[in-house]
Parts: sequence; structure tokens; C-alpha cells
Amino acid sequence: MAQSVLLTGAAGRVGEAILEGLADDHEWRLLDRDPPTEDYPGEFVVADITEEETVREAMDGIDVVLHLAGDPRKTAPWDSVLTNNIDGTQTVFEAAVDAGVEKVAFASSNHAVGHYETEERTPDMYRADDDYLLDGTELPRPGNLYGVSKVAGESLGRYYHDEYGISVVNVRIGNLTRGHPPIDYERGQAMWLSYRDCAHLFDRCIRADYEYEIVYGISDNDRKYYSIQRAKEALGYEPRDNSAEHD
Ligand SMILES: NC(=O)C1=CN([C@@H]2O[C@H](COP(=O)(O)OP(=O)(O)OC[C@H]3O[C@@H](n4cnc5c(N)ncnc54)[C@H](O)[C@@H]3O)[C@@H](O)[C@H]2O)C=CC1
Ligand SMILES: O=C1O[C@H](COP(=O)(O)O)[C@@H](O)[C@H](O)[C@H]1O
Repeated sequence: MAQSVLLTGAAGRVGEAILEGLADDHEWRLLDRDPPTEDYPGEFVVADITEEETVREAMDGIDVVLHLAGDPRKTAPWDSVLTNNIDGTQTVFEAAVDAGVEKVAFASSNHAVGHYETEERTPDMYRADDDYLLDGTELPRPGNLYGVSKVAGESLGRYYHDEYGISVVNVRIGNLTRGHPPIDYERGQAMWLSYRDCAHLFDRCIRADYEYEIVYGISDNDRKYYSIQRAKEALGYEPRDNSAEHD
């Protein structure tokens, strides 16, 4: 069944992948501080996610929020992640709960666990014959301040779920690229997320029933150090791509 979905950060790359795959499948309200540069489905709200009143208005009639808006740079400075990623995410959750939204899918990141990639483990853990695997039950171990902001977003989701019952899924996205995996970059190949698997994964976030989840958002790569088992079990994720098929 089609759902009424608010997509924040709609003008970005992940938003592009989602809309390419799902434009006709749901009723869309798109939000971004940048105006659209291409055709888009539904309506488009040009706003900053830290503008509380506008975010509240954008929640009206919404079933599911896909919250992507934020500073995606792994080198992002603290003032930017504090404003855009932490304060903005709190504004989105607060407005979602008050509006009676059923589910929020939060774009978390591999960088929430970046410091598991120790000198001793790398580069072996990026290779298919290594069995090191993170499954989402491990404690966060952010690799930079951007990663800290993603852990904060996951924690905000935990609080809003436990306090108000809203369903929350945190998708620790790997490395999204169009068409083929990153070239000459073993780490990026191990955490590749194709455009069509990205759209399918967020479709499952919209449609599946869950309480509070942390899943890894990568394709079914032969080389992987993130498990996709929880995404399969909790969401019904069935990826079709594999970075090893692009060598
Ligand atoms: N692209 C990737 O491989 C990965 C992306 N992510 C996360 O996914 C989300 C989307 O990332 P991308 O699409 O790659 O980044 P992007 O930079 O292409 O898109 C982000 C969008 O959010 C908007 N935005 C940023 N701050 C905003 C604010 N305060 N108010 C309203 N809009 C705002 C920007 O205008 C931009 O259109 C981010 O939260 C990022 O951290 C996580 C892991 C990997
Ligand atoms: O969280 C993110 O991760 C991806 C992949 O990380 P990288 O260390 O391989 O660059 C990155 O491309 C994206 O911009 C970022 O938001």
C-alpha cells in the first residue's frame, strides 16, 4: 500500500537514489534547504530542518519520515554536525512524534562504527576471505565527529521510540555510488550500496513493521564486514547487487 512519506534531504544523492526507484510507489513530500534542480514527485518544501515550525507543518498527514538531511562530510566540523545532524534530527523526531507519524528511518552511517577499523584489522577486514563482521549489536565506535553525530541521531531515535513508541530504524549506510562500486577502493567496495538496493532498502523501511532497529545498508557484496542479516530479518531486505560482480 502506498504511504504518505516525508523525505528530508531530498535534493541529495541518497534522496536521488530513493526517488529514482520509488517515485511512483508512495505519496511524497520532499524537504530540503536547497530547491530541486530536476523534476520531482509530490510537493517540495524548501526549508532547513532546524526551522521548527516549518518542520512541524511538513509532518501534517505523514505516515513515514525518511530523514536524510544533514552534513554528510566525514570531515564536517563540530558546529555543522551539531546544528544540522544533531539539533536538526531532534527537531525532526519531536515534530514527528507530535504529528503522530508511525515510523522514522534515519540515515546513519558506517562512520558511526569507523574506529572498529583498527590498524591490526585493516586492510584484511575489507577482503572476502576475512570473517570479521559487525552486525549492529556492537557498541558504537565513531571514527570522526560526523560519526559522533550519527551515533547521537541513533540515540535520539532510541529515546523517542522508548518514550513515545514511534517505530525507528537506523540505516548505517555504507558507500552509495551509481552504476558501479568505487574503483580502486577496497573499503568502499566492501560497503558498496547500489542505487537500486538503496531504493529497495528504504522501501522496506517504509513498509515493514518494526520497533527499534539498527541495520547496515550495503549491497550483498562478497567482500563485506557489515552483516545484512538484520536488514533481511527485520525489514525483508533482499539486495540484488554485489560489488564483486563489477571487478
Ligand atoms: N551517500 C552515502 O554514501 C552516505 C550517506 N549517508 C547519510 O545519508 C544522508 C544523505 O547523504 P547524501 O545524499 O550522500 O548527502 P547530500 O549532501 O548529497 O544530501 C544531503 C541533503 O541534505 C540537505 N541538507 C543538509 N543540511 C540540511 C538542513 N539543515 N536542512 C535541510 N536540508 C539539509 C542538503 O541540502 C542536501 O541536499 C546524510 O545524512 C548522510 O550522512 C550516510 C552514509 C553514506
Ligand atoms: O557517511 C558517509 O559515508 C560514505 C562512505 O564513506 P567513505 O569514508 O568511504 O568516504 C561517504 O561517501 C559519504 O559521503 C558519507 O556521508
